[in-house]
Amino acid sequence: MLYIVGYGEMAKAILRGLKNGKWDMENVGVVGRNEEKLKNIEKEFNVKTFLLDGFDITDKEIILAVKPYALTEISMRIKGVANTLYSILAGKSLTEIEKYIKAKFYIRAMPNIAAAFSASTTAVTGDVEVKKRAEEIFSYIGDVVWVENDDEIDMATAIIGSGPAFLAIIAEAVSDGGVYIGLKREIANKLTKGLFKSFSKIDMNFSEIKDKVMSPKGTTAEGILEMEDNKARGTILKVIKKTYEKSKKL
Ligand SMILES: NC(=O)C1=CN([C@@H]2O[C@H](COP(=O)(O)OP(=O)(O)OC[C@H]3O[C@@H](n4cnc5c(N)ncnc54)[C@H](O)[C@@H]3O)[C@@H](O)[C@H]2O)C=CC1
Ligand SMILES: O=C(O)[C@@H]1CCC=N1
Repeated sequence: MLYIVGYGEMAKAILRGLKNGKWDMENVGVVGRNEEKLKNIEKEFNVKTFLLDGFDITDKEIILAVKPYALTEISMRIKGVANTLYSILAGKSLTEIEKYIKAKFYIRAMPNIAAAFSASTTAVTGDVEVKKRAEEIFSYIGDVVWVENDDEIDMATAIIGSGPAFLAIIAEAVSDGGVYIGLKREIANKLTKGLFKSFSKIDMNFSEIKDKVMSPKGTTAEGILEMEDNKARGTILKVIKKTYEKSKKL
């Protein structure tokens, strides 16, 4: 059995990913505070559910998917020593997690919301004894990248965890731009979605892509001048820096 503590956005995205990947959902348990919410999860995903109060984690594999600030409360409501604790909490280091929840092995992972479509890229670190098992579990929700340490998970959070929200804002702005110059919204949205799909398939370095698209005296060069004039590159760089710094304050 694999247990997930929490039934929020990320927990549900992981459940969807596991289901897509044909994980045996009867061997998944969801643990939470609210009986009604647990009943809904049970119906939606065909999993077993358990109330958090007094839940015994002994020898179990647990994915912790609650709010980072809930760590203290969780530690007071559960009992026992888990086999492996997989934490997806932003900003909570392995050392900190170890203080609150007892387990033989610890893994810290940073997936993203694309887990729901088995398309997350998940950064993972922790005890090498369970590296293979961690890679196996998180491969159900997409690709897995093993990183060196906790700090790299915080850095990955800025790109992988939060990244979909940043790209959503950029995508929305691109589509708005299309509407501004005269496209129907439906077409602008379709083209923008298509752009992201096309981009994900181009197997080249980022600078190579830019060089191949930017023709002398062309349309792209005009757009790039506007981006550079408005410090788009520096702004995005600072977005990543600020997001990383915030994870250190959670
Ligand atoms: N939303 C995202 O895209 C990503 C989120 N994460 C991490 O996943 C975790 C969950 O985030 P979301 O699903 O977005 O949040 P959410 O707000 O959708 O869900 C939070 C869950 O935590 C539970 N919870 C909150 N306080 C609690 C407490 N005191 N005791 C017990 N349970 C409590 C809630 O009942 C809920 O099930 C966070 O630690 C976040 O940093 C990581 C990667 C991506
Ligand atoms: O915004 C947050 O704090 C979480 C962590 C990464 C994505 N969502």
